Amino acid sequence: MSPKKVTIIGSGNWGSAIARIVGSTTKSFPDEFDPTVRMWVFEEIVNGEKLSEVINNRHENIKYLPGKVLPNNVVAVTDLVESCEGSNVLVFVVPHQFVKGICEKLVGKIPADTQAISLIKGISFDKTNQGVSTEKRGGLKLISEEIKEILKIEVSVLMGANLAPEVANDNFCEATIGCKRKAEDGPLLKKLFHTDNFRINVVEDAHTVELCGALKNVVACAAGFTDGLGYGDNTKAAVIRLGLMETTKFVEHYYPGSNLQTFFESCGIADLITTCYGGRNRKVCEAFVKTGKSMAEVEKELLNGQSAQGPLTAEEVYLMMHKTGLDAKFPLFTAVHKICAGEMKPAELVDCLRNHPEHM
Ligand SMILES: NC(=O)C1=CN([C@@H]2O[C@H](COP(=O)(O)OP(=O)(O)OC[C@H]3O[C@@H](n4cnc5c(N)ncnc54)[C@H](O)[C@@H]3O)[C@@H](O)[C@H]2O)C=CC1
Ligand SMILES: O=C(CO)COP(=O)(O)O
Repeated sequence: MSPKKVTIIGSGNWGSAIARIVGSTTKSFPDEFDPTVRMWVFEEIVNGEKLSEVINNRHENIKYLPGKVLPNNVVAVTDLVESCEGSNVLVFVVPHQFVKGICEKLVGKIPADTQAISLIKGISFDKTNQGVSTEKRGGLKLISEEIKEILKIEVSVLMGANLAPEVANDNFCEATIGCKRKAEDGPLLKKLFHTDNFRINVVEDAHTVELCGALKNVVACAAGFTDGLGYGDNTKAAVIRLGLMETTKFVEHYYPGSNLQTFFESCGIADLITTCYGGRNRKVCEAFVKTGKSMAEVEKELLNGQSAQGPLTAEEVYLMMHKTGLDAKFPLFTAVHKICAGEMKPAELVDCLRNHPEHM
């Protein structure tokens, strides 16, 4: 079998950090992988230069991962279709609001045997709510399902406690790959990501892995709010625990049959911890409370073009829960949306936690 060609679709903070890993593993396994990794770059001008040219000439993403060298076998390509042409493995890693538009541009261009893996933490809310599967779920669609539906290819997921700057520093961490066809797709995907400092477990319970990744961003917003209100670590621990309980209940309701063990993988409790202490969602939500500025303003001021996915995910989760009449069962998720939307004061969050069904 000829070596597989890999394309990374996305070049933000996480996309660039993962490019360091994928650039290295593809070079290490020449029998399995073509060493040239194409990375689709959403072109922009940074300090008067095209970002793609800076990446190709200086091997650094000066906007989204400054100060870190990208392997020279990672090649920035600005034409999306060209970046995927002939690729056997597609790594999706863009903020989730851009997935649909990206996939639609690729329709008819991706062979059915292409393997895809999504590193995207978010969900898709289908407002039309058509189709048996989304109707049952009040419009909920996983990002992997959205990609699969549009491109007709199998999609695995990779989620974990992986703050991109720390991964880019090569600090030790773990991640979980969720693969419905574990025996078929798992070994190659593990080879693509597993390194001494980025340890991969592959599990079959892919829906749970993906939902853990999406929902922890909502919990991180709650942690940011309590930080902004000046509460300490005990409150944050309660937020993490109640967030985990809501996550397990959410998964059980919308995707029944999950394996409890999956919540103990890196994608579960570990990602909740790291994001609630060190993530961007936590940071912008803390600033939202402390400054009284809008979420869009604090995101712009603090993240330099990066994106906090929690507020958007909270809205999508809320709309869907509301439609299926379940919002009262998920007071933390509901409160995060209402606070982000300006419908509830941040200080009221603790009342929601105090009256949580877990305490009844
Ligand atoms: N940054 C992190 O620490 C981690 C992020 N993730 C997840 O990975 C996904 C991607 O996150 P990041 O790489 O951090 O992205 P990011 O937050 O750095 O977002 C910026 C990226 O969005 C792109 N972009 C802006 N406008 C666009 C448009 N109209 N169309 C397409 N792309 C556009 C920019 O070019 C840039 O590549 C998210 O779902 C995030 O939750 C997962 C693990 C860690
Ligand atoms: O997913 C992440 C860590 O695993 C990153 O979280 P933030 O998007 O909140 O920075």
